[in-house]
Amino acid sequence: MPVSTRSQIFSRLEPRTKDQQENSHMPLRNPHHGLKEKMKALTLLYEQQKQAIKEPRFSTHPSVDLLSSGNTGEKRAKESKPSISHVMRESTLNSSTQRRTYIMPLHSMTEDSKENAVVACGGDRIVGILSPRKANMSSKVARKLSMVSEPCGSKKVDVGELMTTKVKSTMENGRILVFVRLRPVAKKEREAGSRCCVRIVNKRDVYLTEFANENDYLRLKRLRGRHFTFDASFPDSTTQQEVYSKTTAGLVEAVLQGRNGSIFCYGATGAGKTYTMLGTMDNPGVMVLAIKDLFSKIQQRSFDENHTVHLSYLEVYNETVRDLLSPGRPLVLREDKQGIVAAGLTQYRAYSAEEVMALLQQGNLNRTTEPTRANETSSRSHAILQVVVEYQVKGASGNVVNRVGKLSLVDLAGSERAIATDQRTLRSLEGANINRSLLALSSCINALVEGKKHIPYRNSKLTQLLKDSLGGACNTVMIANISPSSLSFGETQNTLYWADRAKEIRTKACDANEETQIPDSETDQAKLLLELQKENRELRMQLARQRQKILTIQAKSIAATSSPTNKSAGQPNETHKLRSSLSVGNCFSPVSKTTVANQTVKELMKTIRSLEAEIQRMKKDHALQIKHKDNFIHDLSLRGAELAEKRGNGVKRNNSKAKEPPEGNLRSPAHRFLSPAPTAKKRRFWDITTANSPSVAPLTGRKTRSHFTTEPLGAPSMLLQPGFACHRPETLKR
Ligand SMILES: Nc1ncnc2c1ncn2[C@@H]1O[C@H](COP(=O)(O)OP(=O)(O)OP(=O)(O)O)[C@@H](O)[C@H]1O
Repeated sequence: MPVSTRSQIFSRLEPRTKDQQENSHMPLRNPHHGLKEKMKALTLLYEQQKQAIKEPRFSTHPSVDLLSSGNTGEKRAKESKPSISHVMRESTLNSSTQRRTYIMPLHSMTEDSKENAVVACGGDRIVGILSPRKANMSSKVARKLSMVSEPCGSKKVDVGELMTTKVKSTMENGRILVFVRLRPVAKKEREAGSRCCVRIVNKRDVYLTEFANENDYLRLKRLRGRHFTFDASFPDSTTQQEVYSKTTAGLVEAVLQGRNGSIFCYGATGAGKTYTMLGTMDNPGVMVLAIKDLFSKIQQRSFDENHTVHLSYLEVYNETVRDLLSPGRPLVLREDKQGIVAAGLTQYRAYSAEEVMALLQQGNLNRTTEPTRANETSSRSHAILQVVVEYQVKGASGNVVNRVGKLSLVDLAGSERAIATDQRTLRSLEGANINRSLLALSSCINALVEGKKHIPYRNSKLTQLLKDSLGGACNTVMIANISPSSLSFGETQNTLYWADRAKEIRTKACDANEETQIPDSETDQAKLLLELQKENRELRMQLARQRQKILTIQAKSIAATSSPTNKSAGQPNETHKLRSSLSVGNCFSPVSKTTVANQTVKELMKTIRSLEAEIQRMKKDHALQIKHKDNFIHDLSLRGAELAEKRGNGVKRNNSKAKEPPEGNLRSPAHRFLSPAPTAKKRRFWDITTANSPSVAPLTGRKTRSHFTTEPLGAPSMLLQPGFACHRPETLKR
């Protein structure tokens, strides 16, 4: 018995319509006919849904387009602005050739499943998430920027124009401006079969796609997306001039207004940092363009053409600072009132942009670059070019204003994995140091974002040098360089993560003359109030510390002035005066008090020394005089004895008359004492022997020849004269 199908049964049971009766001659309907209709209806529904997807609220993740369509993807993505509240789905039936992508609302999934779950739905799977948590964490400003982007279908806004106003306002807010630059795919990467994993939309949004690892069978078809928003993002076709005018031109303007500006490139090795900063001869980079712009503007604005431009160029290599313009010994970093400075760094005065170019070229020749596996001309050091500008302008009221501004341009070494460069070589040591300093940089960024009190700038030389740029009074711009290659996905993700985080750093970029602006919103006002209170507290503490120091100095000076040494100086009145004036504390300022005390002490010491010297001199003089007198007495007694002897022998007197000494010789001791008037011969002898005379030597040179001649009692004793002993009578010799 033939088994009737359901449709046959259906046709038998249901009453036929007129049409059906007319067509009753037709054979029975295909048993699959109903299914086909249903399929048709479903296709229709699907088409409708497809139409709905084309509307702006529902769009595809631009990164998915990358898989199949290289350059056309951006255009398509431009047309369709992705909504962050939807999750993509993609047909993976034959992913290599055929792909359908559509969106399902995000709220239908749990938070975990958004990132991890692979939801089977017919033949389709969820392959990517349009709004990763990171995107939600982006700063308020970033969100504001996203909100101002033109709604689809509305009048197109010029991004450049929008940027200029945004950049200006952001700089005024003191937030770090963060830009992203994508470099073209390198030949090597193409040959290695890498795919493009970055898509830039609206010159601001960056979409990053993670491709599954070919060997990871569990997640073979799985893709993940990341979305970031920056102040501007530059696709690979962007020119150097475009990058300069959107990132650095504003900074140069700020420097000419008398502020400090800083720009640094951050990214993985080979991502295009040096290309952006230095560029090539045909395509000069930001450094070169900024210098040219600076010189041309300064010449236009300078009041008296008496402007100065000073330049320094240094590198941080393996945690040592080196001067690139005059290489030599490593430099030491010191902190002074101007901030962190490299002691002994050459400051060149440049007169033209061409001169700066030449200096830059010379400096770059001295910079440490080595070929690595990732980059043939890899910079192994962080390079910092600093330009200090000083010029005068005429103010609105006709008065001349002096303006000083500093521009720092930093080309960082690339963050890298050891395997990406070389292992077990000097390169790995360099890499470790580069990574360490970049890690220190990320710690500082984290601390600044979290508003911590202590920012660990001292962890590396790089962060010490960037202290001003990150947390000081400075307008700062960061360019994150990324590679489009899927082989560098990890590095690119890392770079974008830190760039996203850096957006939240606020610097204290303001003029010294600028007054605190009162914000409009109550929350900001409350914040400002708290900040000011905190600052006030810190200032009070500083004041208390200073007072304490002054008191200590006062105590020390009092102790010094009342020491026994000073008392012996014999100036009690002055000491007393000083002490009383110090204790009163009204007469002098703290500084003058200590100065006066120190001066008095010094003077007293000086007096003591001179008095002591005088005493010594007098002692010696005394000793000499006593010696002379002794000699004279001795001589006198000898002569007395001689005379007595002569008187005793009266007969002999006349006979011995012929033996008396001749006229002019020492006739009597009294005569010699009162009138030493030595003979010319004698004078000549003393003249000659002054320097070597045994009687002069013990006087330690203090007595000169003139001293002897003018001193009446200082006449040389006859006992000291040579040959005197010969005249001594025999009786005395005994
Ligand atoms: N926007 C770009 N357009 C054309 N070529 C680029 C661009 N960016 C980078 N390149 C090229 O990519 C290569 C690597 O770039 P670069 O040396 O600037 O990388 P890097 O980030 O400075 O690397 P490292 O940190 O190792 O020094 C260079 O050959 C450079 O010419």
